[in-house]
Amino acid sequence: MKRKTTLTQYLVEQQRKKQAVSAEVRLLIETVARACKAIGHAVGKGALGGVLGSLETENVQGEVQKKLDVLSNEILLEANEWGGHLAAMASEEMETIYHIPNRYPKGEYLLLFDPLDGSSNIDVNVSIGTIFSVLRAPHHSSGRAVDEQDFLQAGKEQVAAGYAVYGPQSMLVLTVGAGVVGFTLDREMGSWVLTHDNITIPEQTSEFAINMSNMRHWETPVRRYIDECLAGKTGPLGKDYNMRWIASMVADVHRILSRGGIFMYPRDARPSGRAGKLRIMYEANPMSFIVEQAGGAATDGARRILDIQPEALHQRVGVVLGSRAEVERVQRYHQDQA
Ligand SMILES: O=P(O)(O)OC[C@H]1O[C@](O)(COP(=O)(O)O)[C@@H](O)[C@@H]1O
Ligand SMILES: [Mg+2]
Ligand SMILES: [Mg+2]
Repeated sequence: MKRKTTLTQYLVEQQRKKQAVSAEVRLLIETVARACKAIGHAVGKGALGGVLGSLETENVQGEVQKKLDVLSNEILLEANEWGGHLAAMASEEMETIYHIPNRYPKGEYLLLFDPLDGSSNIDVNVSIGTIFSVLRAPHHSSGRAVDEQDFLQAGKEQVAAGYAVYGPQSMLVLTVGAGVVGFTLDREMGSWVLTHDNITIPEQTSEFAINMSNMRHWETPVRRYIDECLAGKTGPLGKDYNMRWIASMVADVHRILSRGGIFMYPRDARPSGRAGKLRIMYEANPMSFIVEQAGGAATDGARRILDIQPEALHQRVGVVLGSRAEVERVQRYHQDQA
């Protein structure tokens, strides 16, 4: 019988044989993965665990917080603060950065996360997830602690990124900059087992994902592309397209990593949509890193997402990612328009 490779074994191999991760990053990813296991466990309890429903609070972006948003955030903070690998953390659910308390040793990395992605799907038992990103903490010779500015690094500086999706199976998808791999949670053993050892996104697709209810607000290049998809075989793209929209970015991106496709949450003409909906530091950057490592592409229309210099921790951005040929087409339509 073939022996199973666990997340730990995979990371040890990346560290020892390929020098793709440092010991600190390996331990950091293992800690995040343990936290994702705990979040997945809470998700799985649903109404039985009293974790469904909303709180009275709003996060920094003015969104009503679900109980699971807050619980997941706490699980990630608690799991990672004492490990000694981090200088600080930042989360979609917290206004500013989280310094590692003085009672714990500090490390050289920054961890950023969307603790619970797909909040609108929590209470209806549809796949949701956790997204994370790892950056290096700049070294300050003065010895001063890191600040918010230190987090504002372009996505191409990421050391690792990943997501967990809590669906019919819990899966962890990871890149340390050497391709993309996927682990499935063995619920009996409690370990993440390597099940997808080289995830690649087909270059072409005939499946798109976009929230069509926003159509009247879209900019011309997006409208042109979707019109052409809808025109099908007899239209300019010469094939029939299918549409999917789960409304959990993790689940939509996971489908694209599994069988190709294009995912779009573009900026649009609404005052609230001008900068896009998704957040660059917690959603767009880690997902773009994963998608590029799997052979796909990611753009905001004008620029490669990983090249964008962020200016604020909670900055939003338009997102078009997935199968390379389709993403490049959408990018071309934006250039034609410029
Ligand atoms: O409800 P909409 O407008 O279709 O938005 C769906 C998008 O919003 C998100 O849920 C935003 O993430 P959060 O749930 O972490 O706020 C994405 O996962 C998803 O792609
Ligand atoms: Mg999210
Ligand atoms: Mg979230």
